[in-house]
Amino acid sequence: MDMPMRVTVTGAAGQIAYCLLPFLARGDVFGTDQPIELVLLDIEEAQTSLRGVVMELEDGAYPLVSVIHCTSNVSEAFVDCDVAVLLGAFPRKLGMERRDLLLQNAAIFKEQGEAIHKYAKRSVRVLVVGNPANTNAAVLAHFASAIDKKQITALSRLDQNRATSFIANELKVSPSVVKNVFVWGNHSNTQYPDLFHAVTNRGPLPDWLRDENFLREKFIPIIQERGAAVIKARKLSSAMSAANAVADHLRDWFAGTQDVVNMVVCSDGSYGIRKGIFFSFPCYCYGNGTFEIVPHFPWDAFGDPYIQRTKQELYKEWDQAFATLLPKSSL
Ligand SMILES: NC(=O)c1ccc[n+]([C@@H]2O[C@H](COP(=O)([O-])OP(=O)(O)OC[C@H]3O[C@@H](n4cnc5c(N)ncnc54)[C@H](O)[C@@H]3O)[C@@H](O)[C@H]2O)c1
Repeated sequence: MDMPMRVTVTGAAGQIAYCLLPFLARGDVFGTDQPIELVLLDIEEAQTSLRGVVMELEDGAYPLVSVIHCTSNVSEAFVDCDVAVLLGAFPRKLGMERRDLLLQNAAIFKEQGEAIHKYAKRSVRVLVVGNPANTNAAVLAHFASAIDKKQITALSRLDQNRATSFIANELKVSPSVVKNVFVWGNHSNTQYPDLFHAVTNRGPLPDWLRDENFLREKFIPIIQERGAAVIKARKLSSAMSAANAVADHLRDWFAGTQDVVNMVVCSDGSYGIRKGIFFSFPCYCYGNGTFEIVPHFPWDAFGDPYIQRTKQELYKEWDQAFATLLPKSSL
């Protein structure tokens, strides 16, 4: 058995955590030889509910879980942290503007970034899930300046899984044979699901799946609005599929994968995206929490307006978030 890995999960009393914790505890993410110490952070008002989650984890009698620690203290949560899975975020309330949501969450991710900077291991790997995930990750990366930005990612795998599964259903094949379906940009309804490089084990996609009307009228809006469709049907947001995507993201990032996967990562200028912006790119994962943006999947002319739109939305979010967080002189 390896040394225990200290995994901090925030928003641990929430619905994604409830679906995710069994994946972590069973070894489905970090491997069945990897013991873990779970540190569960949630706000003070959620501590009673969190205690119930801990009881259920205990009742699971998971051999790999060596310690479970609950807290509402942000500094305590990140002490010696190896992996941080940041699900906790301020929820969007009825009538709330996206900008207000952005600013509420920017303050949360600033505080968590500072705590990670001070208390986590320098080798920590961070996955941001709480929305608006891309900009929360950018804020966190700024305030966790001791941590290499390549160690901080956000989740777009749910969008990639949705798009891949949609195509597999259309073709009546297993999602495992559909490759190179990408979702670019922001985890919002401006994201650009892109089939230009998609293939199956039988070769390129048939023409009817590449037809511009089909893409414009059906495929793209269905994927962009999938989260809202789940909320409409379930009266709750995606949790099972989100937890599954978090597990996929972490497992691939740590174990490596042959496939190209979507991750929201800090732009190094690739594809003309401004440096520092957290953008969903196609990535190769090499294992042990390393990845590289794959440079050779340019979008076509059809995709360009979609990319411009999602890119501009992220630039605006960045400006709004940092205008309130940073002194004017440093902007
Ligand atoms: N990136 C993605 O693909 C994706 C997909 C689905 C959901 N999400 C987002 O993930 C987040 C979690 O979703 P959920 O369904 O579990 O929500 P939820 O409301 O069920 O749980 C959120 C939890 O976070 C806690 N929380 C709030 N503020 C906190 C803080 N400052 N510190 C620690 N914990 C805090 C809440 O008390 C709650 O227990 C939401 O922001 C949601 O929009 C992202």
